[in-house]
Amino acid sequence: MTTTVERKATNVHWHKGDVTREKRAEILGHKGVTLWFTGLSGSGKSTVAVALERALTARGVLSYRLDGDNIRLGINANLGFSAADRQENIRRVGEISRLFADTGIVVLSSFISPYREDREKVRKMHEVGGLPFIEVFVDCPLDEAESRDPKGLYKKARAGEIKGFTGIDDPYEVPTSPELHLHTAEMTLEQEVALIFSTLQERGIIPKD
Ligand SMILES: Nc1ncnc2c1ncn2[C@@H]1O[C@H](COP(=O)(O)OS(=O)(=O)O)[C@@H](OP(=O)(O)O)[C@H]1O
Ligand SMILES: Nc1ncnc2c1ncn2[C@@H]1O[C@H](COP(=O)(O)OP(=O)(O)O)[C@@H](O)[C@H]1O
Repeated sequence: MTTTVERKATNVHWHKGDVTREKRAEILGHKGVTLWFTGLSGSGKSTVAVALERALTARGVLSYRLDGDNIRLGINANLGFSAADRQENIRRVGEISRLFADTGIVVLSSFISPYREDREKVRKMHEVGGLPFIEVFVDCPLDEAESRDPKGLYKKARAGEIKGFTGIDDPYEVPTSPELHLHTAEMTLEQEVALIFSTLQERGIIPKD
């Protein structure tokens, strides 16, 4: 098992068990995967993940949401929004996603994850472990996200009350080849959920109806 940071601990060795990923998938009736929702604040990452979680649950598929705000209230409470802290945030949640996906869960990870390199590292850590990883670009023009402003954060950023806000005075690097591209200013939530659902079915991750 590999990691994406230099490991400080020495004399540690991977301990292999004898229950396989395939056996866990057999118990659940579907495979594990990480769906990685990336996009600006207000683009719709959480809204899509919540609706998808509801649809998956209704069909008996075990899913779990990891959401930027929630994770930052707990395990990543010691991280802020500097480039280094965002990088560590994504590294940790990438590792958590990978572990959950390995259990067989459909993981719905919603993080701005503004840096391409950090997202690519998360993709890599899944790929080396033989786990499916689906990057979902939740794409919404900045002016539309700003007009939605569900938490009033753009208003605060424009007023200078929040410094280093993504899209205002902090970067967002758009994905170059995401598996899925949702244009949330043009698509309905139902269309977005249906597209992701059918992708999971076509890839053999969850059963067809
Ligand atoms: N400076 C700054 N920039 C961007 N976002 C900010 C900032 N300060 C607070 N928030 C709130 O934190 C949420 C983003 O957390 P993430 O963990 O997804 O960010 S990151 O991936 O590490 O960039 C983000 O949630 P979403 O709006 O759901 O994206 C905001 O609610
Ligand atoms: N097609 C759509 N898909 C997702 N969200 C949409 C869509 N159209 C409008 N919205 C609205 O945009 C806002 C997105 O907010 P949120 O999901 O919190 O974004 P994020 O998690 O990316 O910060 C919500 O108020 C949601 O109702």
